[in-house]
Amino acid sequence: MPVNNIVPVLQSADSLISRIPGVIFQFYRTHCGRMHFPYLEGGGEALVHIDRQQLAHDAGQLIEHLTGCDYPKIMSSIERSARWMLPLTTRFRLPFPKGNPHWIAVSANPSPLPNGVRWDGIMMDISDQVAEEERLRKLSNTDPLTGLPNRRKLMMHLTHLTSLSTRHGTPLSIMMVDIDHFKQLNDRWGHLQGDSVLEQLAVHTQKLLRCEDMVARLGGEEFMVVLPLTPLQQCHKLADRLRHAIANYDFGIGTGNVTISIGIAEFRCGEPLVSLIKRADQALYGAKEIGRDCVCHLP
Ligand SMILES: Nc1nc2c(ncn2[C@@H]2O[C@H](COP(=O)(O)OP(=O)(O)OP(=O)(O)O)[C@@H](O)[C@H]2O)c(=O)[nH]1
Repeated sequence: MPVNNIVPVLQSADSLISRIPGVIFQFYRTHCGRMHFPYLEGGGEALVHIDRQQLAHDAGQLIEHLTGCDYPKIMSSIERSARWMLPLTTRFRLPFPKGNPHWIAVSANPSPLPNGVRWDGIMMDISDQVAEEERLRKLSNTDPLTGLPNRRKLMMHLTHLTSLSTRHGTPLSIMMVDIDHFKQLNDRWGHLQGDSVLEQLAVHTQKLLRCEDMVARLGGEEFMVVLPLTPLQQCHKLADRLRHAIANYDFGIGTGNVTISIGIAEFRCGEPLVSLIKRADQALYGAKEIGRDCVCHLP
């Protein structure tokens, strides 16, 4: 109903619904598992391509063809909502004829019916929001200068790996890597050249490793390398190779002007993460003490 004479107001709910950037729906699932959308109306780009007539008759096929793990995820959300009469809140990727799938958010309230459950709800295309979340997640996990994982990401990764190692008894080693006399390097060649050394060191170190290994920047001129399924002896060999490679690499200031010291440690089944890091840190301190450009581990 018009509220004033200046703003044109849509005359009916139907014309309003066709213009909203999403769909409102009723979804019905019988006790024997048949699923369909008796009502599905609205707009929005991603949902333009769905076959509404087909969904009115049978929604099972569309749900079964969802990408990756979305099918089991959405089915368990439906199951949980039906069993406990809780709101259905989930998101899934809807295949799109051109380009990447679109992310769709679903929010619906269940009502019990004699032969099944009916949900009344909305679906919205949230692809832009998901892309923004992904961008922010990357940003919060990445060191901006080198593009390497930062300390935050490293700690999450290490927590996961140490729990796997404890559970399966598999080896895991780490290297604490520190550039020698980096302050002098900055003073002599300038801060920008110092930055460039950090960037090149990141690239070079990654090239020497397997894809399941991780190099992270802890801050300043300090890095950590994480080597899953690697015992200390193998880690030592790799650390030596890395140390040699860096000492013989020309970072744009002549070879031999950048060297690194490395402290290594192997995870002891069940020990706290901090104690593993502390041992590698103490070993690095030892490497600095005995003259730098070397690899050390605690006895
Ligand atoms: N160019 C550049 N320098 C940095 C960055 N972060 C930290 N630094 C510098 O790295 C230097 C680290 O100096 P120190 O901690 O004294 O260590 P060092 O000179 O490498 O000496 P040792 O570790 O004992 O061999 C400091 O001068 C910091 O200003 C960065 O992102 N870029």
